[in-house]
Amino acid sequence: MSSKKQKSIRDHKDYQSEVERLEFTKEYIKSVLEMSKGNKELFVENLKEAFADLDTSDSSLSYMNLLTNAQYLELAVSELERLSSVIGKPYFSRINFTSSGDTNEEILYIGKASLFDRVNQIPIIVDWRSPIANVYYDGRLGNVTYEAYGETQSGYLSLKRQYDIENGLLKDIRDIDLTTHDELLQKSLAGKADNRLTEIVATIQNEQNEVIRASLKHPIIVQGAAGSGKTTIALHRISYFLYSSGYRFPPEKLMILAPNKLFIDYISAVLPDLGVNKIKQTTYIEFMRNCLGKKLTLISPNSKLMALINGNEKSKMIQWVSSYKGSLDFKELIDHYLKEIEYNLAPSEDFMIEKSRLMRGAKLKKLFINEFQYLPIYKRLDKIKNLLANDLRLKKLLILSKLNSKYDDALEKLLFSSRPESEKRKEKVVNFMDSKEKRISSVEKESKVAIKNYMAAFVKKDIFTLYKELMSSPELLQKYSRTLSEADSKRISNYCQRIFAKKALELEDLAPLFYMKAKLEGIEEPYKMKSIFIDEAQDYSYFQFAALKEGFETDLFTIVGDLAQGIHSYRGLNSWEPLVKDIFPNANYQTLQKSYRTTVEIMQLANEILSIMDKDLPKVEPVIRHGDKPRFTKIDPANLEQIRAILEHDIQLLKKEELNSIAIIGRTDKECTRIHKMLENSKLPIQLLEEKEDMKKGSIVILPSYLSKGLEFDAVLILTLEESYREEELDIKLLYVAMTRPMHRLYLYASAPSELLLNRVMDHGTVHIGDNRKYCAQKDTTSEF
Ligand SMILES: Nc1ncnc2c1ncn2[C@@H]1O[C@H](COP(=O)(O)OP(=O)(O)OP(=O)(O)O)[C@@H](O)[C@H]1O
Repeated sequence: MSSKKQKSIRDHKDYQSEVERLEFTKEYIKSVLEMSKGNKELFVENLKEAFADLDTSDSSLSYMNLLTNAQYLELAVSELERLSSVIGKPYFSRINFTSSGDTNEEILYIGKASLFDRVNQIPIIVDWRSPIANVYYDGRLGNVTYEAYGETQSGYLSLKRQYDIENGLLKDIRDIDLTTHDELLQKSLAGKADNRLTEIVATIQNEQNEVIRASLKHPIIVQGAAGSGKTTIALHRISYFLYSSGYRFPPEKLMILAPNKLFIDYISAVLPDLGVNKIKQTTYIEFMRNCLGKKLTLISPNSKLMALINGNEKSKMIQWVSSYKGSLDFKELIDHYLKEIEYNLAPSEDFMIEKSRLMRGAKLKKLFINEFQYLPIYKRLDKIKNLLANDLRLKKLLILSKLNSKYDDALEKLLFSSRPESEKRKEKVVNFMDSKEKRISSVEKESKVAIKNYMAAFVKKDIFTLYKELMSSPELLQKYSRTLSEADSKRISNYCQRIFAKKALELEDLAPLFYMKAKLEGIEEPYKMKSIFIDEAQDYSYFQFAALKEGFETDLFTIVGDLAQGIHSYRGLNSWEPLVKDIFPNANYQTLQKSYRTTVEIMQLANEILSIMDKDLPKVEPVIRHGDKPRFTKIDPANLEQIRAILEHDIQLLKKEELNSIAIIGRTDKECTRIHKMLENSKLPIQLLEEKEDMKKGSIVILPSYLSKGLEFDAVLILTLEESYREEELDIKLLYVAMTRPMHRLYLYASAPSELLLNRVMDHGTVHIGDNRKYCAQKDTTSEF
């Protein structure tokens, strides 16, 4: 820190008291940590004793003792972890607040974990997720309100103060008014990307705060521009959720669905910081693979995307079928199919034992269709089976006793009505006894197999078999659909048959399979999530959302995405409206138009590229942070050596500026392989990134545009060797995604500006033309436009 700044912080009127407060807080944390360590040791000892007691006696008291000590130990450990992680920076801000009707001004320090005075319970640090902390994010100085436990509280906010604390030392104090509000944000945005997302609790903006704290009892759908903080705030919302509603269910019941493994790696570092590391983090495909419980061979969605990028007749077909399979029309078709399966499985025969009817078929049918409707269809059969078993157990005795008394009565009548010595009478009695024995034995015998025999009529077909039967048959498709023409049905079934012949499925088949599993078998408990967070939601189809909602039987979804980055929009999602209208009618819908990632200059170019597309997409507003204009350098694709020299030179300069996280983005996998080959012998630490890989620290990564989605780098170099971007929606979106990845620098390389669609925006002066003469000893390829 400069001496000028040192001086200015010491000049602050409260400097001394703030330093003392910080020292007091650190000391207090240390004493609590000491106590927790002591507690931990004590509980470990107690646990050992409780275990020993269990060996000698199995009284429930020693078992309770064991459980209690295990719980205390867990609490002590989590307290230790929580406080150890914040001791270097116990809080980041402070508010002075006077509740309405009160004269006492409260001074509240806000941090990532709460801490209370053990004696008087006065807060020493208030958690950023607590209701009162909302005032810091939401309120201007003056009269403010906040919600706590369903009630609106009001008061007067007289001070908002931010701190820079590093390694336990106070580095800066800023009192927030309208003019200084942005300083901390600017400082944090000017930082460097480290291939990892970070927490932003100190600088959450008002519009973001609204998303984080939006009602947890309702779904929320957020359309947010590139870099508007969607991923970051989705993670902060999880943290808020666990703090405010965590008692409702354990973190294992919360799930983040991320687009790929790379992305999970990218977000994973921030999760412990936010105290949410125990939640399930997975990709849609991985989740489905586990939940559907079968080894699935999937046609790679990326190879499909590649086929679409390369665009030919086949790709039109792929696009059409994918979009149909993601539609709510297709869901309706599956619903009709399931209805028929349900009706075919509904019992209609009477349940009989010997000659007695135990339950009418009509009654069983009613139970199956109406009463047990809340259960998945196959589970209803299990229920019917149990019901019949119970009924049989009770009624069997009744049948037997009825039989006994019927024969006994008849025998008695016979004995009274005829002469004892008559041969005929003797014969009749013997026949009676025989018949009685036969019928009783028949009841006994039949009751052993009656249920098995009755249930044998209901075959629970495997969902994969059912699905394949449906999709391979144009007749069935036609039968259950209201919208498909005969020709369409044929096209779909031909397409599916080709895939099934390879013993494979495609991503679009997972939603209907999951949906059918939910309706027929039910989703098993370990996979039944209670709250779901979906990032890059623009890449999901309507059917995917509907299937997830019905399968989990909850609408507690946090859905964040950006239609402008919808490179998988062929699957169906082109607007949020049907999602809100037809699938999540209770949802709150919010938009975030401000972008925090990149500079004004880079965002301006990205916006212009986006507007080439004839779509009504809102312009992104960058947070005012200036940087270099994006730079275009003309290259000669025939001269790979020269291109390598240019890239090496630029990367060295970026590194000198400590812009260390650098990506080279190519249009497709193929183009990236070419780039990698070209740079193979370079001295730079190059990594050709694959979807399942982690980014190696310090390496320059080469990755295709579609894979860069969601990620962020200090600098991005977009390079075209053999593949140019065409003026089509998919290519424009891919280019837009790539252009919105850098925080600080964007360099573009191509044989001509038109290869990167820059010819369409060149006149606007948003791109700086790089001088590449210095690299061109043999050939002059200076760019001129
Ligand atoms: N309030 C904030 N304070 C500081 N940094 C912020 C804030 N909001 C967002 N950022 C930063 O902006 C960058 C972009 O955030 P994030 O990746 O969450 O955006 P996104 O909307 O998911 O982007 P994209 O759709 O392009 O993937 C991150 O570096 C994040 O830390």
